[in-house]
Amino acid sequence: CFKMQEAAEHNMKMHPMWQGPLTVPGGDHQSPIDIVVRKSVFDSELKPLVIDYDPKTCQQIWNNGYSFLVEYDDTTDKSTLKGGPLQDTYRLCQFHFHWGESNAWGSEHTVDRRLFPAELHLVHWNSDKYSLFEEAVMEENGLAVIGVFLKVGKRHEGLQKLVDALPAIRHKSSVVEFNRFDAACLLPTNTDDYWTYHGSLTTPPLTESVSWIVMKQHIEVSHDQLAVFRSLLFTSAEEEVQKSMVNNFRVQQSLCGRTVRSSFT
Ligand SMILES: O=C1NC(=O)[C@@H](c2ccccc2)S1
Ligand SMILES: [Zn+2]
Repeated sequence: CFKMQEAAEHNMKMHPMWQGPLTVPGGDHQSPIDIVVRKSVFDSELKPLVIDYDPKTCQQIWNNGYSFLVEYDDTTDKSTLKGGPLQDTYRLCQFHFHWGESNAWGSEHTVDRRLFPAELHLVHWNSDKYSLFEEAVMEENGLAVIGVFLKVGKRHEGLQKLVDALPAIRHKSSVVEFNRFDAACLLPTNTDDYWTYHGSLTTPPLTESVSWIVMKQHIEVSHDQLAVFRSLLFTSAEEEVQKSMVNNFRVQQSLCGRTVRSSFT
C-alpha cells in the first residue's frame, strides 16, 4: 500500500546507512523482489536443504541501528547450510529480521504481492571458497540467505528467549551476550519447499553475491512478540530524538529477466 511504500522510502532517505551509494552501478540482480508464483519454474535438480546449526556457536545479540542481529562464531564449520541450489558449504554468521510499524507490512520479499508483517534472514557465507564473511560479501556465490516469512498468530516459544533479550539492546550499538540459541527453531517445519533466485544484499553495500532461498511455509509469532521488535530504537542512547526501529525493509527491486526457481510443483 502507498503508506507502506512511503514509510519505507522515508526510512530509506532518513537512515544514515542509506546515505551511501543507494544502487550498485548497473545493478540488475537486486533484492528483494516479488515472487510471482505462477512464473516460478520447478527445478527437479534442486536438492533438499541440509541445515545443521550448533546452538553452542551462538555468541551475542546486538542492535546495529537498522535491525537486531544474533551473531554466531563462524570461525569453524559448526553451523552450516548446504544442498538446495548450493554447490558449496556455507557457514551461518548471523540472523536478523525486517518488520513494519504495523502488521500490514514489513517483509522484504512478497509472494504474489502479498506482504507479511516480518521476514527472518539467516545469513551464511561460502567457507569452501572464502575465509571471511567480509570477503565473501563481494563475490558471486559468496553468500546464501534463507528468508522465512513471519505471520501473526500463536506465540512462538523458541522466539521468546530472543524477545526477552531485546529490552537490553533497545539502543543502537548495544550488545548483550546470548548463548545457546538454536536458530533452527525459527525454521518452518517444512524446509523442502522454497523458491530460489540470484540477488543481492538488501542493505549497503547491496552487492549481488546472494543465493536467496525463500521458504514457502511461514512461521507464526504472537502480536505481542512483534510489538517488542517495534520497541527497539534506530537511535543510540545519546541522541535527543529517539526513533522507533520499524519499517527497516528495502523496497522491491525489478526482476530484470531473472528466473525464480521452485523446489516444489
Ligand atoms: O539479507 C540481508 N539482509 C540485510 O540486512 C543485508 C545484510 C547486509 C550485511 C550483512 C548481513 C545482511 S542482506
Ligand atoms: Zn535482511
